[in-house]
Amino acid sequence: MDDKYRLQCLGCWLPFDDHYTLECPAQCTALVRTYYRNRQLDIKDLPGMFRYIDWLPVEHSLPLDAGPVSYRSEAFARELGLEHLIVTFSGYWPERKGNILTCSFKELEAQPTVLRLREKGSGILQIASAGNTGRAFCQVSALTGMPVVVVVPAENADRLWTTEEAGSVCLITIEGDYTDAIQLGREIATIPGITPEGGARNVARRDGMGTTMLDGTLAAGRLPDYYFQAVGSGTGGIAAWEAAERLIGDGRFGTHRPELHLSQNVPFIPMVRAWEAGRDWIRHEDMPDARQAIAAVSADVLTNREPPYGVKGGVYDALVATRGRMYAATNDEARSAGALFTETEGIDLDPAAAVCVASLVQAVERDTIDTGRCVLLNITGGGYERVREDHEQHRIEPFLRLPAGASLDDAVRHEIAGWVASHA
Ligand SMILES: Cc1ncc(COP(=O)(O)O)c(C=O)c1O
Repeated sequence: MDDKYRLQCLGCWLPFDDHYTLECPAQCTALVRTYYRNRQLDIKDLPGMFRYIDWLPVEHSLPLDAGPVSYRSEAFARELGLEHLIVTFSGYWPERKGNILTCSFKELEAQPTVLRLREKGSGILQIASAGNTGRAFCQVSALTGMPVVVVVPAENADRLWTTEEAGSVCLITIEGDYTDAIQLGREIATIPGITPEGGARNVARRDGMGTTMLDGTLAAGRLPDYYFQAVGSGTGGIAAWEAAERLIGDGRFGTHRPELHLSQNVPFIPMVRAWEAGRDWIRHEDMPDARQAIAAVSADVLTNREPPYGVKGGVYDALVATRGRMYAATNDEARSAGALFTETEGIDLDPAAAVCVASLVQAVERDTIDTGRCVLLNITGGGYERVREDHEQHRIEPFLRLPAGASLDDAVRHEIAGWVASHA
């Protein structure tokens, strides 16, 4: 392999070059994975997440000092009786050098995705989001000038802010939930000049999120035995599995695959139900009264109705390969576990991260893990209160507000196409 990396389909194993390719050229439905020439990870003297550029599908870095930070927990670990707990934190926490100003690990997806498109693709990126992903892409747009089209549920529009003025964001809101935003986003991506970001099919997104596993492993000095994360699409879980495979291939961090312990927020728990039933597909019955269930959770970023669960190389395969587990945490459990974390460690959490902490509490209470072994707790978001003290927040105003069930009529298409033309 002469290039830094190649892509390979996990269904038919066809290898191919990257042209911001999201799907197997042979039309397989399986996920495509990155295979890097450097099998040993060489940490580079670059800011933020780009210290892991060896295993990111980009040639260049961005001058942004925003990446995951990891440390060995003492106070919270003591509360739970855990001997070796590594916290990997993606958010704002200056005392621990956490400098992701949009406060979630979604910025780890956004940075390499924007770069990968610039290097290997063309067009203007389109992203659908429940809020956190959109905010992360708006921030990277504000810092790089790369234009983005972001679709979010109308009631989450206030989550779209940046710490620098963003002049190149086309924000579209729709009355509905996250999956409605994803569906509208798919239609918008058919407008010429717009490139879909790709979700779990985007290797930059997965390898970017995988830096949490790299960072946590380096802090532990070895691959952890257990990896805990809250999931909506599960892309971060897939990414953690893939990063662990690379670390095993590296040869310096052990040969044991960390078990994936993934969590969702009751009552919206489709992947928990499918997994517990031993199925590699999600049925309609796994998400009864989906809209009410989604409205009832405290962590609505975990409410994807179409996660890449059964696809080859997806969440189900990741759970099987790692002998993983799924957990369901109620709002109350998340609130009290999150409060305990904040009290002992000293930082506020995203509600999704609180769900993850609750799953770790459950694991200890139910003896599903050995408390003497090494746990990586992926705190995927936090520091919202801290960042407000230190940084200005600029709200993004919607370019278009669409009603429930809206699809793209000619007038709306025309307006978006006009925006694209003026920002291409
Ligand atoms: C803070 C936070 N944690 C976890 C997740 C779940 O990530 P995924 O949808 O990739 O599973 C999200 C999704 O937006 C998030 O914002």
